[in-house]
Amino acid sequence: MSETVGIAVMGGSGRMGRMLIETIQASDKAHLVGVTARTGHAWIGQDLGEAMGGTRNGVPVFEDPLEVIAKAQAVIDFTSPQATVDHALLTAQARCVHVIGTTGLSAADLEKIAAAAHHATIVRAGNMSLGVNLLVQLTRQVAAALDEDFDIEVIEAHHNQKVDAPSGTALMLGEAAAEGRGVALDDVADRGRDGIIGARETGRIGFSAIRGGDIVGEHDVLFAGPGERVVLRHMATDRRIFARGALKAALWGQGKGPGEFSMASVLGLR
Ligand SMILES: NC(=O)C1=CN([C@@H]2O[C@H](COP(=O)(O)OP(=O)(O)OC[C@H]3O[C@@H](n4cnc5c(N)ncnc54)[C@H](OP(=O)(O)O)[C@@H]3O)[C@@H](O)[C@H]2O)C=CC1
Ligand SMILES: O=C(O)C1=N[C@H](C(=O)O)C[C@H](O)C1
Repeated sequence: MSETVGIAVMGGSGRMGRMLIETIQASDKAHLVGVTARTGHAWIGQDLGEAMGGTRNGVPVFEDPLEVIAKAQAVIDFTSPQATVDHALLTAQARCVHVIGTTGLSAADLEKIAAAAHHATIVRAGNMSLGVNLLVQLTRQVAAALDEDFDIEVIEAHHNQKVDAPSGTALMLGEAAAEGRGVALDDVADRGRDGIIGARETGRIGFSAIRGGDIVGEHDVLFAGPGERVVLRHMATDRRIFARGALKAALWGQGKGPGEFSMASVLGLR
């Protein structure tokens, strides 16, 4: 046990929190030092095993993130933008690895995370799966190969509890397409269409978001050209793919210096 990496999961009761707990507990390379829950949550102060309806496992549930970060070699964080920024200040103080899966981060949030990365090893990605990170590379390549005769649209679908749009993955794909085209995404993104908006402008990158049921996460990058279409697609059917990627990132980050890294680095795709 002592040779495995001690990991804290922030927001342990969430959809991803639960997946991460399961994935870490099944790993022979990591162990769980504790999880956090939001102030007032029923799990706080309980043994995690019992809180989850099973037998005692000796893993504590903390209200104060600092308490668990102080015990951890890596922190895995799929929570909310505000919580993630707060956690980044603490992981910077603790100089530990901080794996960030949270999406919906604003430009100001990203600046604060970049500042924290002067002290902590941060791995951040809007999608931690191998498949999506491969799709990002393919999107960049296809966008570079096709000219503006091909309209680029990113279409994503998620469950009805998702709070942010476009998804973090859609934005990663949009960034990759813009990079392939040699433009800045902020200059060409169309993030919502409604009403009499006129014909599509050449060179734009459009985003559409579907929300419904229990869809785990589906992403298409459509290149619609004259007489033909190319579609790059990823379909997630199990949240474990994100948890496995996050654990991989937490292990990869051990012994690395401070800095902000992507999953492409973790997966050796760059
Ligand atoms: N990068 C990737 O590969 C993936 C990213 N995501 C992203 O991860 C995030 C979480 O998704 P998901 O698990 O579905 O969402 P959930 O809402 O199910 O989980 C979020 C958890 O974080 C908790 N939380 C929020 N704020 C705090 C806080 N201040 N302190 C402690 N806990 C807190 C919530 O508690 P409470 O319920 O009490 O509010 C909840 O338990 C989203 O941004 C999502 O887009 C999701 C999947 C994959
Ligand atoms: O909220 C989710 O569920 C997911 N969020 C990430 C995103 O915003 O892209 C990744 C995945 O698609 C699931």
